[in-house]
Amino acid sequence: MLDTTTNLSALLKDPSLLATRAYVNGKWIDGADGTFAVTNPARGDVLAEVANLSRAQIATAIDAAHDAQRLWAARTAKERSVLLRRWFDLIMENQEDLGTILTAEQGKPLAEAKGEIAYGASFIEFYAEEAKRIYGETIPGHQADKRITVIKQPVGVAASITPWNFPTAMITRKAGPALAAGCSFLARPASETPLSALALAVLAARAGLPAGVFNVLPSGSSSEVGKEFCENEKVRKITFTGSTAVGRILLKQAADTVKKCSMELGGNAPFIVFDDADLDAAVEGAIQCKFRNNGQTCVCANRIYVQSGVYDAFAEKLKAKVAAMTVGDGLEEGSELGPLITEDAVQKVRDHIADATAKGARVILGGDKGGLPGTFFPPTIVTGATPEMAFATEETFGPLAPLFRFEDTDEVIAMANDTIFGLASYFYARDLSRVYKVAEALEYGIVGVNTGLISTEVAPFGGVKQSGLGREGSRHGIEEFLEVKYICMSV
Ligand SMILES: NC(=O)C1=CN([C@@H]2O[C@H](COP(=O)(O)OP(=O)(O)OC[C@H]3O[C@@H](n4cnc5c(N)ncnc54)[C@H](OP(=O)(O)O)[C@@H]3O)[C@@H](O)[C@H]2O)C=CC1
Ligand SMILES: O=C(O)CCCC(=O)O
Repeated sequence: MLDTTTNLSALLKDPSLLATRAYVNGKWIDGADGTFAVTNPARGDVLAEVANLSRAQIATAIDAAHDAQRLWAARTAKERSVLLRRWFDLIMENQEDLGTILTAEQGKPLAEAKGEIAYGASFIEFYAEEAKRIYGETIPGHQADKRITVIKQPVGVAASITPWNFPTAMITRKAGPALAAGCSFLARPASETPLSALALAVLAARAGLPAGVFNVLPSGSSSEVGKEFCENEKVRKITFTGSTAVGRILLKQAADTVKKCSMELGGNAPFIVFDDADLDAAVEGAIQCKFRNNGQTCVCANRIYVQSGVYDAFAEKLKAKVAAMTVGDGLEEGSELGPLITEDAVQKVRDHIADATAKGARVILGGDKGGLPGTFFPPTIVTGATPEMAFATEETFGPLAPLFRFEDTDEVIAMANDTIFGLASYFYARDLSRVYKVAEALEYGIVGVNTGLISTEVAPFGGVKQSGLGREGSRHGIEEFLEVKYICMSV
């Protein structure tokens, strides 16, 4: 770790954004299970001690959210919209401070953290607008006296569990549509990154969101919270982002109370470069896609497939650009790649490199810590990657770019689809007929064509196969928080 400590509140223009108690039913409360420490992954120092809620406190919060939901749903869409818009404005007004809090607890460089704040806020803005467009239908009756109407109503209490890699955006992407739909919302942030979530709660309170409508429940024991969310009958919706392993646990647990579930789970994104691609654009796209958040996103390229004719040129160009990237403390000017979140995350990158080199891959950049402290790890590129290597089937979730060689389209489509995952995929090509065919053949919820960045609030984000259930963002995202009711009337 770096030999520095972080006086986080001194770095903030508005230190009151640094909240450490839980936000439940409009009140800031202490945890019955004491506190847990939140650290800066770049420096290793403790940033704050945060309230550790007990399972009983989670149950009490669910009761409050249940009561608040009925009143919230009874408001007009426009009233909900106005409050969400106010929350959005406050988030953007405090972008700098929120970015600083995010970098301190998560590690990503400040510019990237501020980008996440804007991205996260965009979901609140989008769904503030969408709240007013929850339209129903009328259907021609099946008998002469029948009139059929379809209305949409909020599911009820929605509970979220979110990861540390996007501490703000993964909450707002769920809370925005939930609140717009008329659900109340319980956020259980990752134990590594609760401060960004609590800062959102400070601003939700300032925006005037009623007590119990938006709650933030930090807890050191995610499995206990998960059980309470899943087993409590008052929770009607579970929305999760994280690993496929945990998603499976939550789906099983939620089965007994038959809850509506949406799951944004692991990915294993292929990034394909065909020989007719604009190679410089492909290199740019690969860097944006692979090294965003230092490789720690579920849509980061995990396997880079390059056609034989351009393989060596692509590897050289990529190496030259990546070698120039600066690894450093996200709070320091100029850092492009921060630390990894934990020692375990570093170990996984090392394991994947060791496995690959033992099976014949060659490291052309990085490969070991090279004197970097703590959980910093240099961006690494390996050539000669093959399907037998661990990263072919498992998400590395770190700054390792393996380059696979391929000869023809059918071969690369087969390799790209040979995974249990199906979240994001990318390819670079210019031939129009190839572009259509490959986009259709990739078994993924998201396909980036000649771009390495696909995330936006206006598009439906989500995966197929074991990458998840449901979509977030766009008009589709709000449907996850709505039930359809059909009213049959005899006239
Ligand atoms: N799709 C995505 O965006 C993400 C994918 N991943 C993948 O998962 C791997 C492991 O990362 P990790 O952070 O451990 O991901 P996890 O899936 O373990 O964690 C995600 C969230 O789930 C919580 N959680 C963990 N176990 C349970 C449980 N039994 N019941 C309820 N909630 C639970 C975590 O809490 P707590 O913080 O307390 O552990 C965290 O809030 C990564 O290397 C990556 O491959 C990880 C994060 C995001
Ligand atoms: O890794 C994740 O789950 C977060 C997705 C980031 C994005 O929305 O682009």
